[in-house]
Amino acid sequence: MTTIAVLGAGKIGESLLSGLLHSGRSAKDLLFTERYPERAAELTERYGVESVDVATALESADVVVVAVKPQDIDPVLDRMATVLTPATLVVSLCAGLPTTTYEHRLPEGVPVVRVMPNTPMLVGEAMSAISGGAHATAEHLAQVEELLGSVGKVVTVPETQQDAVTALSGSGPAYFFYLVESMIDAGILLGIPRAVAAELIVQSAVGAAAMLRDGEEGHPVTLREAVTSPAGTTISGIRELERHGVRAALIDAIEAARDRSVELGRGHDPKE
Ligand SMILES: NC(=O)C1=CN([C@@H]2O[C@H](COP(=O)(O)OP(=O)(O)OC[C@H]3O[C@@H](n4cnc5c(N)ncnc54)[C@H](O)[C@@H]3O)[C@@H](O)[C@H]2O)C=CC1
Ligand SMILES: O=C(O)[C@@H]1CCC=N1
Repeated sequence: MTTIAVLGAGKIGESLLSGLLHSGRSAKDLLFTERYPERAAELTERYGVESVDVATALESADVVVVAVKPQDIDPVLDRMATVLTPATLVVSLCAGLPTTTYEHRLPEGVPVVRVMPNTPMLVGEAMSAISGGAHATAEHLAQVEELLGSVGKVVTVPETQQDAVTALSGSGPAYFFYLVESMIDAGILLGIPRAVAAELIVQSAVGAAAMLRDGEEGHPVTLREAVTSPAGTTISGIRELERHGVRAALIDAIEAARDRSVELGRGHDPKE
C-alpha cells in the first residue's frame, strides 16, 4: 500500500488526513510531520496517525504532500533535497509555489504535482485543481487525481492558471463564509436570534449550492431571476448590492488574491 506523508499538519494538512481516513484509507498508511509537538500529539490522539520527523517522513513515504505555508518552504526544500529520489512523488499544496521551484532545488527527475485544494476536504467536498511539473507522468497525475478524488472533486488545469485557481476555489470558501457571516449579522439587525438566523442562512446556502450543482437548471443568473419577483423583495435587495458595488468588490478581491499568490511564489527559486 502507498505510504503518504503530510509535511505540516495545520488546517489543510489536518483536513487532508481527516478526509483520507474518512474515505477509507488506513491510519497505518499515513504519516505526518508537525513543528509543534503539542499539535502533533493532539492530532495523533484524534486520528491515530503517527507523527514523525521530516527525515523519517521523507525516507518512508511513496508520496510526500507538502502542506506548510509558502513562507516556511525553504528549510523543508533543503531537507527534501538531501533525501528524495525520483522514486518519491511530491505533491505541493502550497499557494503560489511553481513546480519549477521544487525542480530547481530537488535532485534531477523528482516528480512534482502542484495542487490547489480547499478546506471542504474535511467533509469530502474539496475542489482540487492539479497540474503536473516537468517530471510528472500521466501515472503520477492519475495517482494524485485518485488521492484527491477520495476527498472531493478534481480538475486538471495548466499550471499557468494555478494562481487564479488559488484565488477562486482555494480562497473561495472564505468568501462564502464571509457572506454567510454578514447575512447572519443582517438577521441580528432585523431582530432574529443568532441561532435562528444562522439556521435560516446556512440551510439557504446549502439549498442554493445543491441547486447550482445538482439542479436541472444550474445557471446562477437563471436561478437568481427565479427568486426575483416583479416589484418584490429580492429586487429591492439587489438594487442595494449593485449600489454598493458588491460585484466589482468580489472581482477585485479575487484579483488581489491571485496577485498575492503570485507574490508568495517568488523568492524560493535559485534560477529566478
Ligand atoms: N488553509 C487553506 O484553506 C488552504 C491552504 N493551502 C496551502 O496549504 C499550506 C498550509 O496552509 P494552512 O494549513 O492554512 O497553514 P497552517 O499554518 O495552518 O499549517 C501549516 C503547518 O505547517 C507546520 N510546519 C511549518 N513548518 C514545518 C516544518 N518544517 N516541519 C513540520 N511542520 C511544519 C506548522 O506548524 C503548521 O501547523 C499553505 O501552503 C497554503 O497555501 C492550500 C489550499 C487551501
Ligand atoms: O490564504 C491562503 O494563503 C491559503 C491558500 C488558499 C486558501 N488559503
